[in-house]
Amino acid sequence: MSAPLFDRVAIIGIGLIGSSLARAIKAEGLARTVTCADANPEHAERAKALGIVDAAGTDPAEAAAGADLVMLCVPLGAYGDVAAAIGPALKPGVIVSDVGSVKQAVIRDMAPHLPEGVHLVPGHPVAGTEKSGPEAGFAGLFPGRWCILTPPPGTDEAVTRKVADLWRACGMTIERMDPAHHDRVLAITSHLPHLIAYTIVGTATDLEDHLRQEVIKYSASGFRDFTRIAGSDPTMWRDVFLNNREAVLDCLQRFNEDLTALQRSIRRGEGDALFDLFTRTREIRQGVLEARQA
Ligand SMILES: NC(=O)c1ccc[n+]([C@@H]2O[C@H](COP(=O)([O-])OP(=O)(O)OC[C@H]3O[C@@H](n4cnc5c(N)ncnc54)[C@H](O)[C@@H]3O)[C@@H](O)[C@H]2O)c1
Ligand SMILES: O=C(O)C(=O)C[C@]1(C(=O)O)C=C[C@@H](O)C=C1
Repeated sequence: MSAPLFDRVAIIGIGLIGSSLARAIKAEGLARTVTCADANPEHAERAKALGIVDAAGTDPAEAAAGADLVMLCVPLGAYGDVAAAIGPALKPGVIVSDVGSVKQAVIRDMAPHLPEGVHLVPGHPVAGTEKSGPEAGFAGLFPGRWCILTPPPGTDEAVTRKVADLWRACGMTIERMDPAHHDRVLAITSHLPHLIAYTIVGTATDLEDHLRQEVIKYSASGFRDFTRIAGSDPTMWRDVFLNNREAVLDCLQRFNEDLTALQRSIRRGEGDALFDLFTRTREIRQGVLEARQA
C-alpha cells in the first residue's frame, strides 16, 4: 500500500479501463475516495456492488464535483459532451486526465470546455484487452506496460509528475510524447493491426456458408488470434478510427504499397524476397519478446 496521492478521484466511464484503474487505486490505496459516473446505470451500479468505487451514478458533473483528479475513461466520441458537462463542476486546481487511445482529438475536444485554473494532462495506458465493461477490468492490466503522457506545452511540471506517479504506482512505465507523435506511433502499432483483424475476419466470414463453418472449425491458431482482436468493442474502435483519420490513412497507404509488393513477389515466384521479409519479421518478433522480458 502506498500513501494516497489524491484525496478524491472521479472516474468517468467505469468500463474495462476505468474499472481496472479503480481496482488498482483501491488495491494500492492511491486515493481516499473514488467516485464514478457512467452513462449506463447498470455499469455504475455494478461498480458500486463490486466495491471498486465509493459512490457511483450517471451524472458526470456530480462525480467530478470536489475531485482532485478527474479521469475520463469513455469512448473518444463522448469526450466533448463529458467535458462540457463536468466543466462547470470542477474545483479550481483540479487535474483532468484521460486514458484515450488517440491524443490530438482528446485535447481538441476537451480543452475548450475546461475553465481556467484546471490542469489538463492527457494520458494513454497502452494496455487493454478485447473485453468491455466493469466486470472485465482487473488491476493486473497495468504492471509492466507503458503509459504515455502528452501534457500540452506550459503544463505545470508538478502536475504532470502527479499523474505519472499515479500510473507508476499502478505498475506502469511512463513516457512523455508530443500528441501528434503519439497518434502516428499508435496508428501503426495498435490501430492498423485492429483494422487488419477487422478486415480479415470480415472477409473470411463473408465467404459462402460451408466455408464459414470451416473457418470456425479450423480457427485454432493464427486466425483465432485475429478473431480475439476483431472481437474488440465496436464503439471504442469506431471512435479511434474517426479520431485518428490522418495517421491511420497514412499508415494504410504504406501498408497497401507493401502488400502490393508482396502480392507481386508471390505472383512472380520471388521466393528470396518472401524469405528475406519473413526472416526480418521473425527477428523483430524476437526483439519484441526480449523487450517484454527486460
Ligand atoms: N480497451 C482497450 O484496450 C483500451 C486500452 C487503452 C485505452 N483505451 C481507451 O479507454 C477508453 C475506454 O475504453 P474501454 O475499453 O474501457 O471501454 P468500455 O466500453 O469498457 O468502457 C467505456 C465506458 O464508458 C461508458 N460511457 C460511454 N459513453 C459515456 C458518456 N457519455 N458518459 C459516461 N460514460 C460513458 C460506457 O457505458 C462504458 O461503461 C477509450 O477512450 C479507449 O480508447 C482502451
Ligand atoms: O491487447 C489488446 O487487446 C489491445 O487491443 C490493447 C491495445 C493495443 O492495441 O495494444 C488497444 C488499444 C489501446 O489503446 C491500447 C492497447
